[in-house]
Amino acid sequence: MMSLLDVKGLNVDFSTKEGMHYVLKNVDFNIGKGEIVGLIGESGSGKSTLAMTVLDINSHNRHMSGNISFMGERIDSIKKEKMRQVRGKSIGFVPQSSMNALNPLVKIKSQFFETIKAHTNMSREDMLSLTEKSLEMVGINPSRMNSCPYEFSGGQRQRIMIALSMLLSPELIIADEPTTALDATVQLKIIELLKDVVKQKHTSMLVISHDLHTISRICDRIYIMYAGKIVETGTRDEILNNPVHPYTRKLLASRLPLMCEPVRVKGISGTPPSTLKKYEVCEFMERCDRVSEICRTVRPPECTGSVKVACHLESNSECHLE
Ligand SMILES: Nc1ncnc2c1ncn2[C@@H]1O[C@H](COP(=O)(O)OP(=O)(O)OP(=O)(O)O)[C@@H](O)[C@H]1O
Ligand code: NI
Repeated sequence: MMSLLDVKGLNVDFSTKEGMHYVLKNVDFNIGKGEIVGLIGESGSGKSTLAMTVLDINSHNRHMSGNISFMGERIDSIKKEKMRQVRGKSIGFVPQSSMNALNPLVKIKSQFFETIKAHTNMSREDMLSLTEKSLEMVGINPSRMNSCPYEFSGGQRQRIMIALSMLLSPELIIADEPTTALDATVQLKIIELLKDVVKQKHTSMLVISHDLHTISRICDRIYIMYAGKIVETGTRDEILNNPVHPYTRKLLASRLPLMCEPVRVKGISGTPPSTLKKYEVCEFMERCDRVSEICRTVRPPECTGSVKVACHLESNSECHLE
């Protein structure tokens, strides 16, 4: 399958007064044409940083190395102006807490027109019909385009953001935590909607979440991130039915599927490692229930190329459960 987005050996550090934060570590990541890919990990693991580095935002104190290619072209070193064209036109972004990203006091229509004008020379009539069509696609009555965001519910605002990100038919949509802060039934509706619009428009999508159970419903492939590293990758079925990395296993066990009655859920004990420290061995070791001698001395394999699990368990088949 042709790669639409291809990230290779990406390292991202941020310099701050406290010192250097090591946030992304040798990340290899790709999205094929038409694919829906999930990026899952707990808070602070670096998911939004990966998205924002691809889009070249949040860059003021960032140091990066590695390659980022989009449609066969390097985009990690292009000019700011060209990158602005890629953003919004070729890559649609639904930022984290995006239901609050719309200006609450500006009419929906004006905000949509502004995006269209930034990238095209469309006539007023065409802008109007495109805005209508986009709102219809996400189940918002186009007659409401003269309303302001504050007149909509959180779930409706999320739908409007999705319509806005898809407005110019980008090749790729990046949706960062699109369902967080919504209640369970609305969450399901929003992710089903994302899947429908993406498939309908033959777009690819990167969907970011800390919630493996909810997001995996729509993913073709999944990357699991822990402390800035991809620790496991595979098709949805591989990850859900045959996870290998102890972190993936814990993620799967830590929450019940949405449709179940609320039951007390088991979190993953311990805290994530500090970003201020460079790790010589496995970042997950302190929280892992399957540590062996080798973990204390040898860094696990990196999830690049053909390696799908960054854990010594993978190379030592005797360790596999069952
Ligand atoms: N500009 C910056 N300067 C310093 N540190 C930063 C900067 N941007 C991000 N970080 C740090 O990078 C780490 C990863 O943050 P990021 O937002 O990517 O995590 P996340 O996985 O998206 O978490 P969440 O699920 O909470 O959104 C955090 O420790 C954060 O404080
Ligand atoms: Ni985030």
